Amino acid sequence: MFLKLFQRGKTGEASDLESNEESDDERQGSEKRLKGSAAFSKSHDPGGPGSGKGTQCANIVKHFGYSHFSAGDLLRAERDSGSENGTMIKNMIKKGEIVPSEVTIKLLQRAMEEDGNDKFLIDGFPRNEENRAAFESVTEIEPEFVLFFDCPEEEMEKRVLNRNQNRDDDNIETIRNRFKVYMESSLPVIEYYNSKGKVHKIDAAKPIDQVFEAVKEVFSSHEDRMSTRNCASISRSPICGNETVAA
Ligand SMILES: Nc1ncnc2c1ncn2[C@@H]1O[C@H](COP(=O)(O)OP(=O)(O)OP(=O)(O)O)[C@@H](O)[C@H]1O
Ligand SMILES: Nc1ccn([C@@H]2O[C@H](COP(=O)(O)O)[C@@H](O)[C@H]2O)c(=O)n1
Repeated sequence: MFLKLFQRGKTGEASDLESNEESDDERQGSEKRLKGSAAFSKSHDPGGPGSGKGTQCANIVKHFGYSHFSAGDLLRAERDSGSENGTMIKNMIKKGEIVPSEVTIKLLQRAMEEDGNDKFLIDGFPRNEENRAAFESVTEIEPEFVLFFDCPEEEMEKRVLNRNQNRDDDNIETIRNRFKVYMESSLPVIEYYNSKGKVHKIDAAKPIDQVFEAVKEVFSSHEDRMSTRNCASISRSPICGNETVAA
């Protein structure tokens, strides 16, 4: 089966992000190879700044009982905690640059360990190839699926500039750099997961409730697949995050 994805550019034109999507059988096989286990539930949530990732994660938490770990929120909390990395994180966020992976991964690992919930999703991670490779190597976790929030830049810019959360990076200069970093560093990670048949494109330009309808379909179909595989329990689910479960 072929999946064709589009990333809308500034003017709204679509460019190809085309790949083979694995069949269910192939996918199940690769999941089994991944951890030698029968079932996984984990999702990634990449999308451009302001595409509505955080908003939809809150809905997923309420509706599906997942825990939500936002890499950006964890970094902001670490910045404000007076830690030795605080100044570096503050400078990177202010410029819209990506914090070194070891810092972000430690924060994610700690949050995942402290959380008792077996199902979780990670928001805004991985932002680049280094994030992805380091996370997978340290945790031995790969996402079962990836939600790609597709939204034109003009719309994301408007949303961010109207967000009103007093964020250092919600200004026109930083947001333009974040778009550049996103195109250069984050899109290749989506292409990587797309080549593994893990990406679900969501039209994030629609109103919030319509976006959530599309998100719900993806999560529902994954939960159905899990239950038809007769899982005893559902594994951890970060963007990634997973522990193996008994079938
Ligand atoms: N579908 C939507 N339509 C209109 N506004 C939206 C939609 N989704 C989110 N918003 C609004 O846009 C702003 C940005 O949303 P949100 O913080 O969820 O984005 P994000 O992708 O998590 O951003 P970032 O990566 O910068 O943290 C918020 O003010 C939110 O209320
Ligand atoms: N994996 C990540 C995620 C975020 N950052 C930094 O935080 C900023 C805000 O992130 P949001 O997810 O809340 O939009 C982002 O621009 C980066 O500076 C990061 O370094 N690595």
